[in-house]
Amino acid sequence: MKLMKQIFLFRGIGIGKKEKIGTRLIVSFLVLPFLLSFGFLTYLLFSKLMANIIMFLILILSELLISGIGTFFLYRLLHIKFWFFKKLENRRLLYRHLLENRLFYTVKKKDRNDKIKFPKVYFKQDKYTISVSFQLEGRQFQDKFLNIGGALEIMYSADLMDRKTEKGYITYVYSADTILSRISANAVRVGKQGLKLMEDVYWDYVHNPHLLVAGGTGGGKTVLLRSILNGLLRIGIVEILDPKQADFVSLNELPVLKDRVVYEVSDMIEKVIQVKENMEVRYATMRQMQKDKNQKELGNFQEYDLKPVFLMIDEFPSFRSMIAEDRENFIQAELAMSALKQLVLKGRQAGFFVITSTQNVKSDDLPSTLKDNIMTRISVGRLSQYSYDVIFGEENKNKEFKYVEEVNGERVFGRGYFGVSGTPAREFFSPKLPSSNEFSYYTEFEKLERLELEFDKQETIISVYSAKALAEELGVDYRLFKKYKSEFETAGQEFGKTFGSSDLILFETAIKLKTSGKTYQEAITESIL
Ligand SMILES: Nc1ncnc2c1ncn2[C@@H]1O[C@H](COP(=O)(O)OP(=O)(O)OP(=O)(O)O)[C@@H](O)[C@H]1O
Repeated sequence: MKLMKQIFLFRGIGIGKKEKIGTRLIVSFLVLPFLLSFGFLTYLLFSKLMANIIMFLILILSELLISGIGTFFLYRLLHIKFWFFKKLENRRLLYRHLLENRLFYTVKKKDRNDKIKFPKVYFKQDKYTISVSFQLEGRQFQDKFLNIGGALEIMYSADLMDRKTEKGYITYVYSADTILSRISANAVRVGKQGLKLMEDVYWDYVHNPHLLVAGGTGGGKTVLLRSILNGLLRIGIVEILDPKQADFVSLNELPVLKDRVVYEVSDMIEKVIQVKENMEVRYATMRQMQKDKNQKELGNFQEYDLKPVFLMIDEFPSFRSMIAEDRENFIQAELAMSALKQLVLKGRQAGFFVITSTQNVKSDDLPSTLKDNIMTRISVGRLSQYSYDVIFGEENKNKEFKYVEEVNGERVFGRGYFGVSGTPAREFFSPKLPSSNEFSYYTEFEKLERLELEFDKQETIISVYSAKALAEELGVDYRLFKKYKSEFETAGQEFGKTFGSSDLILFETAIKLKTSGKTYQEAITESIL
């Protein structure tokens, strides 16, 4: 089957001279009814008109003018309203681009005019995307085709979502009419592919863990975070830090979030540390389950039917500066920042995820551990170029991020970009908030059942190890333990002053892999949770 797919890979329909013929045919069809009816009218009035030549000329000119305007109107209408015509128009634009940029071969003909031959360029358009594939295979236009993505992005006023090179072709994928795949804030749910945010956009938190939401003032960040809550509260436990005491405090009244929204410095610090400790207990529980099930490798939280836990921090820079300024809690604040980093580094397998939001990003707003390990990023509203650079990274450095206020003549809110680290960012529309008499987050959340962790923190003893105790537990020499630790640190891991179950599992897996014949580096990379 796979082989058949490779053999009959459908890249789209080739671009060629037929595009020009297609446009001519459409125009001819549209103009024909005008010409026929006016021709008939002129025929009926012919004898009278011959008596007044001026009237005759005025009539002919008016008929031509009306035919021209009418055809133009119908042509535009068809292209705006009907997908088939939109597709034809997009094909024609591509054909014109190739022609005007001389991206074709000239075939010399004896005694006749030279002929034009187009390179292999395929076009495919479906509901939300346009894909254009160009043949490379070392041919004349290879270098040009490798860099044509930006020009097409402008030509189609669409967003480049993906750029794939495979089997001698480069394919650019653009989002088209992205707004059509917008969903309602009331339809945000978690399914197999993750948290659905648009018809074809999911936050797949298991594979692309942690989420950063950035939005300029009034850009729609709060609405988006609340829509995200609407999906996540149904399947997991959400803890919220609202340092500005702005948009989430009122939700603390609801059963589903009772005592789960905090804003005082000491409470926020305590909450982060508590969530990290819960992650440690979860790892210890999972390790036990693994043993009970006689499994060779530790699975992820879903395999043990455990619920995901989300720590949402609204306005991360405010949280960070508030805890840093609080002299009384200095040590605890350090512990909280370290706990947060541990959550981001090790939370995925245990089902612990961090969601942070920020306005425009300034140079030292996000510690690099967070920046590098938060895999999914979303922007809404207007952001500075610097913010786009930080949020969407190297991969998108040549992308033109636009601020769009209106789509199809209507004011839009919550428009921005969605990206997974290391891939091109794509246009995004935050789930649309229905009118206030149809929907309110508060009433929606009021109906939700409160979900709990699988253990009661009061009764669970968490294991805390010193470095020496951990080495002993692992059954390795202390010096060897330090060697592993430094290898982990080189790979970007961070450790607190003491170690927990997550660290125990991390080292245990690495040691097992190393003993099975892998190199240190392989063992370390494969064991990172
Ligand atoms: N997805 C959306 N659908 C419909 N309207 C929206 C959407 N997002 C934002 N809006 C509109 O924009 C307004 C501002 O949005 P929101 O409060 O989320 O902005 P914000 O980025 O959180 O602003 P601030 O940072 O100033 O709090 C909302 O009150 C709403 O009217």
